[in-house]
Amino acid sequence: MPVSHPVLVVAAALVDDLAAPGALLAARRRSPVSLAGRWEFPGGKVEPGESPEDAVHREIREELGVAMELGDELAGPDDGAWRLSERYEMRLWRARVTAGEPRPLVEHDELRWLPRGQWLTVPWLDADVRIVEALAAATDPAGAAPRTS
Ligand SMILES: Nc1nc2c([nH]c(=O)n2[C@H]2C[C@H](O)[C@@H](COP(=O)(O)OP(=O)(O)OP(=O)(O)O)O2)c(=O)[nH]1
Repeated sequence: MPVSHPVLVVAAALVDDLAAPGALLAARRRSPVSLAGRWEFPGGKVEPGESPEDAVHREIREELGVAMELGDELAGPDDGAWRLSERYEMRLWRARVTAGEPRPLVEHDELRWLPRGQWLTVPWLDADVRIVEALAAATDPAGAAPRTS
């Protein structure tokens, strides 16, 4: 059997300020049961015929009800992407809300703006931990500071 290419997931690292990120938006999944209660970057799968950039705008509009502008991509080690599992890989862009207030409309039951220095204080999906660490390190080493308690 040929090895199938992983499914591409696109997501946004929404920050309050693209030039000097302080707060990062984390979203808590409500489903499936295996992932419920864990935190992630809002986003989802690219649909056939859709560009990754169009897909991330669509997913954020559907999931959070806001418009956004994309900043730089946080390139991962797997041909520029982040391998999440055997099945999925993800591309992630820094982004900023340009219209609306994010609300957990579909996939999530809670949203939280994590202040800089506290980006790792929620239980992210396993595959996301190294990505949050890389985002924090690329943004400002203070963002990766561990819990002090
Ligand atoms: N959106 C998103 N998915 C992630 C992240 N980290 C991670 O492992 N995943 C996994 C969880 C899912 O198994 C997989 C696909 O994401 P998804 O379920 O959000 O995609 P989707 O909204 O298009 O899903 P669906 O409703 O079509 O089923 O990627 C992340 O930070 N954001």
